[in-house]
This record gives sequence, C-alpha cells and structure tokens, in this order.
Amino acid sequence: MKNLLELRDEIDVIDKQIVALYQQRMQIAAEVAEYKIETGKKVFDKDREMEKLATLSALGDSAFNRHGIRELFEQIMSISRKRQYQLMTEHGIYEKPDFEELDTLDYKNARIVFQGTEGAYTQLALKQYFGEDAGNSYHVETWRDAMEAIARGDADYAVLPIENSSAGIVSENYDLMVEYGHCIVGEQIIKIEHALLGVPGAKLSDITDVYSHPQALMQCARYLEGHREWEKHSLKNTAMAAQKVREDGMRHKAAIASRITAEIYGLDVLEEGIQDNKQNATRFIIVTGKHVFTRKANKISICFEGAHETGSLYHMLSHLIYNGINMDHIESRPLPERNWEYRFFVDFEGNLNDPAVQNALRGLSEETTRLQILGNYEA
Ligand SMILES: O=C(O)C(=O)C[C@]1(C(=O)O)C=C[C@@H](O)C=C1
Repeated sequence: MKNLLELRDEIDVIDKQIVALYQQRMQIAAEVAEYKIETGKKVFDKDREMEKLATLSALGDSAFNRHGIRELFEQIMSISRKRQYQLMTEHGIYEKPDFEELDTLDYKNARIVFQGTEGAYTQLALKQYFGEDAGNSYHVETWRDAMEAIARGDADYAVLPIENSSAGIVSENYDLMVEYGHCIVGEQIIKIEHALLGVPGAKLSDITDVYSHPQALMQCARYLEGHREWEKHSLKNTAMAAQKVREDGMRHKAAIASRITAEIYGLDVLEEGIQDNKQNATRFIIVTGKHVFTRKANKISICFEGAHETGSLYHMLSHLIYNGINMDHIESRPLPERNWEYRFFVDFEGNLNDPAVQNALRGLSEETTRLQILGNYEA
C-alpha cells in the first residue's frame, strides 16, 4: 500500500492540472463574454448548461461520480457566468436599476403618513427619524391606506413597521412592498417597552379584559401567561387600544401600549416593561414613491423569485457570496396563488454604485424569474 505522503503527492499533481485547465477554461469564458458583449446575447444559457451537465455526468463510471461531476460542473459554469458578468460591468455594460442618485434626501415640508393614532409606536419612530421635519404628519387606519397615500401622491413618505426583535417580521408590510413597488429610503429602530394601562384608579386585580395589537400581545406572551383568566382582544394598534380603554372608562379593561400613550389618553400605568424580551425593539421602514438613493446609503433590500427546483436559492445567494457581499437578513413569503412556492427577501450591505453590488444584481436579475430592488438606504 502507498503511504499517505505518496498519495498526497499524486493528488497535488492532479490538482495542478485541474487549476491549469480551470484557468484555460476561464480564459475561454472571457472570450465568450466578449462575443456576448458584441452580440448582446445573454450570459446565462440554461439549455446549454443542461445539455453539458447531462453529457458530462454521463461520462462518470459510477452513480457517485456521475453525481459529483454534475455538481462540479454546475459550480464551474456558475463561476464562468460570474466572471462574464464582471467583465460586462467592467466594460460599462450595466443596465442600471431605475434608481435616481440624490445628494441628500430633502424632508423639508414633506407630508408624512403613518398607520394608527396619536401615540402609536410608529409615530414615535416617525418623530425620531424626521426630527424637526416631522410636523407635517397625519395618520390613516391601515398599512395599505398608508401605501395608497404614497401611490396617490397624498403623502411623500410613509412609516411602516417591518420587523420586531421578538415577534419577527410584519409579513403584511413585506407583501405590500412587493405589491406597491414603493422605495425604502430609511429605517428607524425603536425600543419597544410595553406597559399595562388602566383607567385612573384601576388596580391590577380589577382587570379582566386586555386590548392591544396582536403583535404586542405576542410580545407579552409570558406576562399574559401569568394572567390566563384575562380575555385578550386584538385591535389595529396599541394606541387605539389605549384610546378604547379610556373611552369605555371601565376599571376592568386594560390596554397594552407604550407609557407615552398613558400620558396622551390619561390612563394609569398599572405595570411597566411587561414584554418578554427586555431588549424588545421594532424596525420601521421609511417609504417613498420615487426610486431614489444617496451615496451614503449602505443597505440594500431586494426581493426575488426563482425556479422552484433543487439548489435554486443556493445559486441565487451565491451571487452575493461570490461578490463578497455581507447579507444581513433573509425571509421568505408565500407566492400568491402558488401553494408552497416562495419569494425571498434579502437585506445586504452596499450601495448601488458599488461594482460588487452591480455584479451581484446583474447575476441575480439574469438568473431569477423576478428581481425587485426595494431600496438602498442608510442603516
Ligand atoms: O456557452 C456559453 O454561452 C457560455 O457562456 C459558457 C458557459 C460555460 O461556462 O460553459 C457559461 C454560461 C452559460 O450559461 C453556458 C455555458
């Protein structure tokens, strides 16, 4: 039997040959890219790749090797495509996403819409994000209403919750972003501290009914577990719950909302910090109707759909990984009317002007069935 050193020497010889052949092949791929640049042909040719995978894997002498050859060449051709996208970007052949670059975003006199009523967490986020420019804001009943206000041009910006650190994503707003095609221009994270609020003079022992937004009820699940006898009621938002408790004026009714709403609606704080996660925070997005970004933007949100087949997501994400892009977040949402098929939402670091981002987006747009850039903004 040969010893390990001898075997490794043999592997080293073969690997060098593979490297030389790989480089030769990539050189030809570069020539293919030139041809495609000249002729305007697309880089990704699925039929050609399928044909190659079938013929090459058939050369394998065992089922194991046939499978391995297929995987190996899938990777080789995927790298070949990435090289071709890179060359095209270098040649300035890049279909810029339909986004206008601005020096800064001007919020002066902007009309800002949020969902809920006075004192909603969204309003807190709005005030923190827009600061002094927040004066010109108004509220609507639903998140869809806020999106509509942007679509109609009644408002310039909308503020919407997108994710909570304990309850997860606000799925409806992900879906609305796809449906309306608006643009994210900013985000604001707000620490969420829930309190139990009752009418003046009410005691904890009086409470039998609790009102809040379903997300807030979920975020206080452990606390509510300690009061199983309480009837829980879902309302559109936490501030509305506070308003209702005030208007009903009954000692047995309580709301879960922020401390600030207690001041606004004249309620007593019966208990504070009742959320399960003491670090509980919600991320809000700032949305507008025009597709704009600034040079300072450092986070990109996209949504894409791909073929419903093995390895599809892996290949789509490989465009980010191969271009050295740092991914922050991935989510999936069901595709409407297509049971058990999904679209993906990915947040990653970068600016639309970065060559690495342009390469990744080019790859994704060629190799997905649908790509939507939801925004490029400062995180
Ligand atoms: O043959 C082509 O059109 C190529 O671009 C080359 C190649 C390959 O590397 O083999 C790469 C991408 C295409 O999807 C198909 C094949």
